[in-house]
Amino acid sequence: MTDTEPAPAVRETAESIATMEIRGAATIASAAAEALAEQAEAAAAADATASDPAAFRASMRAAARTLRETRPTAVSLPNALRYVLQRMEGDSVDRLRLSVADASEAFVRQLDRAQEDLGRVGANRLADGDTVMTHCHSTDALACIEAAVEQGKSISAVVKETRPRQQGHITAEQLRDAGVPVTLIVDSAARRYLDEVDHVVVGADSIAADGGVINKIGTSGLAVNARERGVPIMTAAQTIKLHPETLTGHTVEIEMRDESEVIDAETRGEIGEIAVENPAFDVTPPRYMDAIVTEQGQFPPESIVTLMRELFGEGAAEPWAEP
Ligand SMILES: O=P(O)(O)OC[C@H]1O[C@H](OP(=O)(O)O)[C@H](O)[C@@H]1O
Repeated sequence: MTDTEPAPAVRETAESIATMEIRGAATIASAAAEALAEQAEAAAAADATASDPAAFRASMRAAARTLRETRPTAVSLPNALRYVLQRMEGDSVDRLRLSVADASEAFVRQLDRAQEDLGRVGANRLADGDTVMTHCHSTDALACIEAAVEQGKSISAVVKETRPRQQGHITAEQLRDAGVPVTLIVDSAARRYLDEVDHVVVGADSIAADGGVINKIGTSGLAVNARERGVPIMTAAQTIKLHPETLTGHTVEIEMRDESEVIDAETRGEIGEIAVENPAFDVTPPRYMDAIVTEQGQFPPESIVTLMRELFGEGAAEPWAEP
């Protein structure tokens, strides 16, 4: 490891996030915070950084940049890096290392607590006997359904498989394990099944200042259909999903993933010159979303900007940037 080269543990985490072995906005955030603690540990032991606080800090910024560059859409990732780096303090490497370890632990603890609190808030929107429809796999959305079940409500679920990676299967298995009767459907069957559904519950990778919800591709079409069928839809999103850069008018980058997630190599050979695109996320305009459920309560999407200003001020720092 040179003074700015990330530790192997950081490179492994970055690789796992990029390949989606580690995925889901909240899970990515805790993995990133933990990777920074591992970087601090490694930098405190490496010749180039062990006795040089400035070099130690530079190595932490470099590690954060490596993690930041893995996937562009879920803001929980830069928000996690910000949380830890902004709490890095001390004039010795040992103090710096300790402050990073403490911040990383505190961040992961807060994330877990926030999800529990959010689950209880979201569960209040669900009634005994409800059928919910889900899209993709969101631990925040699942927390709401599981909390409703824990409150003694009987809930069943229609689960969209969510092409191309079929993360709906993970949701289906987790709900089944929580005792929720599950029906798995293909994405294009969603409108047909909305007539049998009382509530749509989705997660979010980022929430924009105007209340736009950035979530797995297909969410916006589902939301429009839900509105047309008169089915309420909520997004479960811890405040770590609020995107501070959108407070100053920036848009959220939508990740374009490889076509191999959509077609296999044989099909590619057969279809020749046909272009394939694979956007991972879309934006649901606030008018199609009934509520954003956070650990700090539930909000009409248009009012989320007030909470964002309270939490972030007018914008976002980039503590990983070169000074
Ligand atoms: O934080 P939690 O609620 O677990 O997940 C939030 C969102 O993260 C996922 O993205 P991906 O699977 O990483 O592309 C899904 O879009 C999901 O709704």
